[in-house]
Amino acid sequence: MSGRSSQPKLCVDGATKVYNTRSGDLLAIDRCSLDIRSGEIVTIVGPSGCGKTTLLWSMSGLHSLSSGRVLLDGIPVNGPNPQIGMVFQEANLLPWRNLAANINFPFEIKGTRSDRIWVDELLNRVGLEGFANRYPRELSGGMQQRAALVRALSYKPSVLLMDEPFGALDAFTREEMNRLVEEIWLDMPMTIVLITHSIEEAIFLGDRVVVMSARPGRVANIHEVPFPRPRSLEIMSTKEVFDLTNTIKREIVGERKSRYLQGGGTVSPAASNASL
Ligand SMILES: Nc1ncnc2c1ncn2[C@@H]1O[C@H](COP(=O)(O)OP(=O)(O)OP(=O)(O)O)[C@@H](O)[C@H]1O
Repeated sequence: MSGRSSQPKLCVDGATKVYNTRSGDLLAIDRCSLDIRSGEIVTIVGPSGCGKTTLLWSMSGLHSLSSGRVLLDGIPVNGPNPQIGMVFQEANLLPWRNLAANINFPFEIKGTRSDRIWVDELLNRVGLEGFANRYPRELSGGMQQRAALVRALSYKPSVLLMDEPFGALDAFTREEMNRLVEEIWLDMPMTIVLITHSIEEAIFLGDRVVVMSARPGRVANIHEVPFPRPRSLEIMSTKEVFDLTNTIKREIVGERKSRYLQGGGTVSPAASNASL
C-alpha cells in the first residue's frame, strides 16, 4: 500500500519546538525531519520525555512549531485539519453522553452532521454495533478506545495520528487493538503515525519504526519492518523480531546510558531495564 506517489503524504521538515517554561526555554524537539509515504504505518519510539507527543501534535497542526514545517500533500499544516484524525491515550468520552452522541459531538460543535451510514459501518467494523446507546461507564477500556477510534475515523481522515493509544490497556486487549488497527488499515486507505512505549507494538504495526533520541528529540534511526501483512502474532516470536527488538532497545537504552555516563555516573542493570 505504500510508496504509490513520489510526494510524501506527510513531510516533517526541520521541526523544532521550544517551550517557554517558568524555568526558561526548553528545547523539546530539534530539527526533526521525516517523510511519511501515503498509506504507510509509521511507529515512533524513544525514551520517555524525548518529544514524541510534541512531534505528533506538531504533525496534527495543534501545536505550532518554533521553526521548521509540516506539509500534508505538499501543503503547510498550520492548524487543525479535517484530513487528520487523532486518537489519544485516554478515550476522552463525555460521561453524560452515550456513544452515538459522543461520536456526534465534534460535528455538533461545528454545526455539521456525521455520515450516519459511515459511522454505523465503523461501529460495526470495531465490534461496537448495538452499543450506540451505551454510556462510557458501561464500556470497558478497550471498548472506549474503539469508540475513540470510530470518532477519529468518522471524519474520513486520510491521516490518523495515534498518541500511545493503547498504553492504558491490558496486554491481551492491546494485542486485539493492534490487530484491529491493522485490519482497518488494510480495509481503508490511510496513513497512520503511532507513538508507543512498546517496541513490540511498534514492530507489529509499523512499516517503519522511527527511533527518537533523548530530549531534545531528533530522528536517531529508522528501521524498515519487512514482514508481509496481515501480520500474525506468530511473527513476534521469530528471531528477526527478537533481533530487531533488541537493536531498537539498545539504541534507546544506549542513548540513555551514554548521556548518564557523561554526567559521571554509572548505569545499573535496573536502570538499563527500565521501561521506555
Ligand atoms: N506544554 C508544555 N510546556 C512545557 N514543556 C512541555 C510541554 N509539553 C511537553 N513539554 C516538555 O517537553 C519535553 C517533551 O515532552 P513530550 O510529551 O513531547 O515527550 P514524550 O516523548 O511524548 O514523553 P512521554 O514518552 O513521557 O509521553 C518534556 O521535557 C516535557 O516536559
